[in-house]
Amino acid sequence: MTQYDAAPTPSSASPPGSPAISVSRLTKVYKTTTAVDGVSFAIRRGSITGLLGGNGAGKTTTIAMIMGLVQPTSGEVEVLGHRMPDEAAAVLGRMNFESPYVDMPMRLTVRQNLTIFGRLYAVEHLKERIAELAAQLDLTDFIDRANGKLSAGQKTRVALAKALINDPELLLLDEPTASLDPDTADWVRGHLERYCQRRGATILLASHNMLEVERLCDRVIIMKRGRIEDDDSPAQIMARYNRSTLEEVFLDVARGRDREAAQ
Ligand SMILES: Nc1ncnc2c1ncn2[C@@H]1O[C@H](COP(=O)(O)OP(=O)(O)OP(=O)(O)O)[C@@H](O)[C@H]1O
Repeated sequence: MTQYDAAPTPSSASPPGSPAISVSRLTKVYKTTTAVDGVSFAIRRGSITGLLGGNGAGKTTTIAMIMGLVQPTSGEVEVLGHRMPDEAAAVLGRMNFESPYVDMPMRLTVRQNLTIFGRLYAVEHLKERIAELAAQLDLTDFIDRANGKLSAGQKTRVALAKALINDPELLLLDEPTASLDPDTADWVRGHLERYCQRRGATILLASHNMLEVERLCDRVIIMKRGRIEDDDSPAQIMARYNRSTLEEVFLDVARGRDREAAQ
């Protein structure tokens, strides 16, 4: 059995039944900008949740605080039952992150990059794990090419391999299929879905792709100006707005903002 196929290991270090992520009255103020404004939610383990909102709504800042990379101005974050950032050491090895906008070292090859990240996470049988991910994510043709010489879509697949290298229980994704062609994007979504089912993993996903969110997510949190505008299943949200697609809901929320701004 491969590491990828392994059954989820019980999280003995986490209180039983604790959510994968819990944020309470989370706030981040940058000088004059309130990026996140008193946000509270809890994410059930094994679920896929979409974080939606227009540009500047506060999605990336929220994810950065959940990862312990940005210190909240106030409020609390718990990840896998541990307070962030104080107890980050207990959970960082069990989570991972992907954003196509965060580059890996350009001069190193894909294999060298994955080896470095694998070592950081103390992944066992690392060579085999990299070979396995290369086969699953179709990286073999360019695994020994420098990261800087890859296409945007190839880089995104490498970033996904990096995010899965430690077989994470919790995956935070910031627009995971940006710059992928529709066929590859669809394939990546399928891969994430299968990964979650097999691993019992939890995903929190910031996305501007409403079809992606409809397909993957059992819950959607819509942010606007740093606050939660709505939080429910895609079906319930579409019913509430009397819309048949999340795209239409998204536009309603954005236009509501325009109407308010005009008042
Ligand atoms: N380091 C920073 N310093 C100052 N302001 C910041 C910083 N990071 C984010 N902001 C501001 O905080 C607000 C929220 O930004 P954030 O990146 O969290 O939004 P987002 O929802 O991820 O947007 P997008 O969809 O455009 O990626 C924006 O007004 C942004 O300009």
